[in-house]
Amino acid sequence: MNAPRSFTPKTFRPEDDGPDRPARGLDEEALRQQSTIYREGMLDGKTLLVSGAGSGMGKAAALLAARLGANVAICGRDPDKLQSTVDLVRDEVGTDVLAVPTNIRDPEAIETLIGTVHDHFGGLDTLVNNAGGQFPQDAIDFSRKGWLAVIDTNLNGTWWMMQEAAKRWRADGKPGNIVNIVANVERGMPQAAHTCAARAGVIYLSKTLATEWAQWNIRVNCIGPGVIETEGFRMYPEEALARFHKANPMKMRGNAWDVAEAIAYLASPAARFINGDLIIMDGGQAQWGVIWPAGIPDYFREDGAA
Ligand SMILES: CCCCCCCCCCC/C=C/C(=O)SCCNC(=O)CCNC(=O)[C@H](O)C(C)(C)COP(=O)(O)OP(=O)(O)OC[C@H]1O[C@@H](n2cnc3c(N)ncnc32)[C@H](O)[C@@H]1OP(=O)(O)O
Ligand SMILES: NC(=O)C1=CN([C@@H]2O[C@H](COP(=O)(O)OP(=O)(O)OC[C@H]3O[C@@H](n4cnc5c(N)ncnc54)[C@H](OP(=O)(O)O)[C@@H]3O)[C@@H](O)[C@H]2O)C=CC1
Repeated sequence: MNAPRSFTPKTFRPEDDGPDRPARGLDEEALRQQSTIYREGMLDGKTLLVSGAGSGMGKAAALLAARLGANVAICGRDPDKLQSTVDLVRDEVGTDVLAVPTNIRDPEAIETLIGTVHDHFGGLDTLVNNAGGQFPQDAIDFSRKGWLAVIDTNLNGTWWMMQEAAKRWRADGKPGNIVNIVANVERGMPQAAHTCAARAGVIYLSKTLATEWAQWNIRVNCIGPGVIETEGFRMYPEEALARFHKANPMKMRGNAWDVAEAIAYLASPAARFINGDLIIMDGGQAQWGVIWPAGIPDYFREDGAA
């Protein structure tokens, strides 16, 4: 039997690459410049709740929904990040976003959140479960706390949000719409096993609920982004970021606006017959490449290192 090969990558903390890393993702100026194919007023009278909307895709989705006429509520843990979205929308669109700082791992806080949105806007039309994240690491080195943090955020947190929203829709006899932001996990993703487990859970939870909850006119769909350049890239080493786009045959990164437009579509009447589906938005990554977000282990290097 071959001797075990040495694996170089271990653990990466965002501070390991120093304090002067370039900013990633669309900044506020870039967000303001984005155009949309959708017509003005497309989401008039609709209310959206977007989690994780203090940065990245959630912030872009909140801005686009507000531009299209929706009432927008947002949540996330960091009140300052949420405030930046509130300020951006007020400045750009002229409307007030309802920000409710909430940790989605806390089901009681979610009960309060959903109640607050209903009280404030008189209902909720679309719940966008975007809050989430993970860190890159070889699975064999996951600490128990790290594993639990990723599962609790991405699987449990998303579930508490779905269940609470659906309870209100059922009680009120109102239709509902859920959009879960997951990831493209169908081939697995080395060094992201925790999030693959959680996201696969959300995808199949969503497919199941799409059937169970159809009797109450609640639709449930997922969007699986590939490499989307956002503030969240700070979780990955510069060495890996330089390779990320090579994991799809288009050799490019998507941006937060790409995902925001897919969310707006699923929130619109045009998507009324889409239920239980997963929209993959990854430039073809699923058919092509592997990322190794914590660095390529020697065993898999093509330069003959092992
Ligand atoms: C989605 C699939 C892609 C997976 C990656 C593959 C790369 C694909 C290409 C790019 C795709 C990018 C996908 C993205 O999702 S971009 C980023 C989205 N945003 C984020 O991920 C940021 C949010 N992440 C987090 O907040 C944390 O990672 C976490 C989810 C764990 C939140 O936990 P918590 O708030 O509790 O945070 P803590 O810092 O207290 O950590 C808790 C314990 O978790 C362990 N941990 C945390 N960070 C690391 C690390 N860098 N390496 C190893 N272990 C880590 C650790 O045990 C923490 O506890 P201690 O600090 O007490 O030890
Ligand atoms: N960027 C990419 O390439 C990909 C991203 N994704 C997923 O898409 C979603 C958006 O990511 P992206 O915009 O890139 O990254 P960001 O890190 O910018 O956004 C994630 C947001 O989630 C919020 N969040 C994290 N944990 C919690 C929690 N426990 N409770 C409430 N809010 C929380 C964060 O806010 P705060 O810290 O204030 O709570 C943050 O604003 C995430 O689920 C991400 O994992 C999936 C595939 C690819």
